[in-house]
Amino acid sequence: MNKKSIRDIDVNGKKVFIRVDFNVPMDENQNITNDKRIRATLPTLNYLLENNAAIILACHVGRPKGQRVPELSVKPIVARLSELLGKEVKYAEDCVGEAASKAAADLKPGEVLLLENLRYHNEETKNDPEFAKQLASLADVAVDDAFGVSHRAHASNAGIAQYVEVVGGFLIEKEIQFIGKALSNPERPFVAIIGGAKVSDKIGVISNLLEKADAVVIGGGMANTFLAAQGKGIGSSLFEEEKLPLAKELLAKAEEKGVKVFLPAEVVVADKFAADANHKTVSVDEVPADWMILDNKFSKECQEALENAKTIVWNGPMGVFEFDAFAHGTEDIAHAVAESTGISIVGGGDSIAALKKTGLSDKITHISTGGGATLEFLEGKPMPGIAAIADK
Ligand SMILES: Nc1ncnc2c1ncn2[C@@H]1O[C@H](COP(=O)(O)OP(=O)(O)O)[C@@H](O)[C@H]1O
Ligand SMILES: O=C(OP(=O)(O)O)[C@H](O)COP(=O)(O)O
Repeated sequence: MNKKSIRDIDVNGKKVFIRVDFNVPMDENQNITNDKRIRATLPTLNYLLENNAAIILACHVGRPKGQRVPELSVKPIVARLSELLGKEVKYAEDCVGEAASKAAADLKPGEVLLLENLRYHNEETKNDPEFAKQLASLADVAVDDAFGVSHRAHASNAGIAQYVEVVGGFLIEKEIQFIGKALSNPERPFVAIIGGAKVSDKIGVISNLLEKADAVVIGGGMANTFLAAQGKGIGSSLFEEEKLPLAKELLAKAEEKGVKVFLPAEVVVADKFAADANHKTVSVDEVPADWMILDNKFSKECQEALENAKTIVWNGPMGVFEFDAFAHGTEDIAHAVAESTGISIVGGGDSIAALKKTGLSDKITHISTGGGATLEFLEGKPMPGIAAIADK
């Protein structure tokens, strides 16, 4: 990477602001269900501690949209990070203002501080210059190690570079190197799998995937809008009506380009969104009007396409895997990906958790901390979080 990294700067005795992606999945009691995104930053954090830096960490959890939503506090992360580092992690109840500046000023070399959720302030996602300046003022240097948000132009990973030099951490460096190498000229057949719930966020990348991939598997919440575009009834399933025309366009584009699109052959429908919902498996043409699709089953042809692929990129679970009854579609796809002999990249906070549940993580070539970020990296467009890192 032709970007400056923490190896290129002197951090001894300095206060170092680090943007990390600690947006980890949590259950309803705020227990962290997968801590891979925290563990993945340990090489950077340990290096900085060994080199006598004072570490000020900033991250987001979920999308609180400027509100102090207690369920989206970083507090559970403070405790987990402290266990992982084997030392106290201090906590500031806000990421800007007096609480943050006092905690940062008091911080000594070798100490670690985690600031409260950046997205408790709308200024973060709006990339507000004044907010970015306040974050920058907490430290002497800034590090970006948040690959999972590098497709966002937010104050903490983009705007901040106007006020302090930003260098890359070891995680972002590793992600860019691996994904860049694997996906710049992917070995074929190249199959992309896209699922999950962030439909309006991620549907746009499918257009580009159709330019690059030999086949695209569409599942999870994402599939419903496509099934509706094919004129099928989807009951009360998660669905983005305003994306219907785009889904139709994408299906037409796939046909024109000769790219195979695999949509679910059968679906598991439920009478409510709950672990104990009544459920049954039906054909995609027989979804009852007031039931919702919570899991997908794909054809044998789709499984074989995955097993024969030489490159696979996967973001987004195929169903609501958090509930055991709706985890089978994700498990089946995970098995097919694990059977393939080429390169496989699986990314995204929930996708990592889903994969871990299947016990197949060690059969995947690269588990990325970024889901949407990996997909946008594949598009080849400049990414704001990476562009903000100083050139060498
Ligand atoms: N059919 C569906 N209906 C509603 N939610 C779904 C469906 N399929 C998958 N999901 C949800 O998608 C979420 C993950 O989506 P997303 O955030 O896009 O993935 P990632 O974090 O891996 O990038 C999971 O919490 C899962 O329960
Ligand atoms: O979880 C994340 O992305 P992902 O769901 O694509 O893996 C990142 O933390 C980015 O979060 P955002 O999509 O709310 O900006």
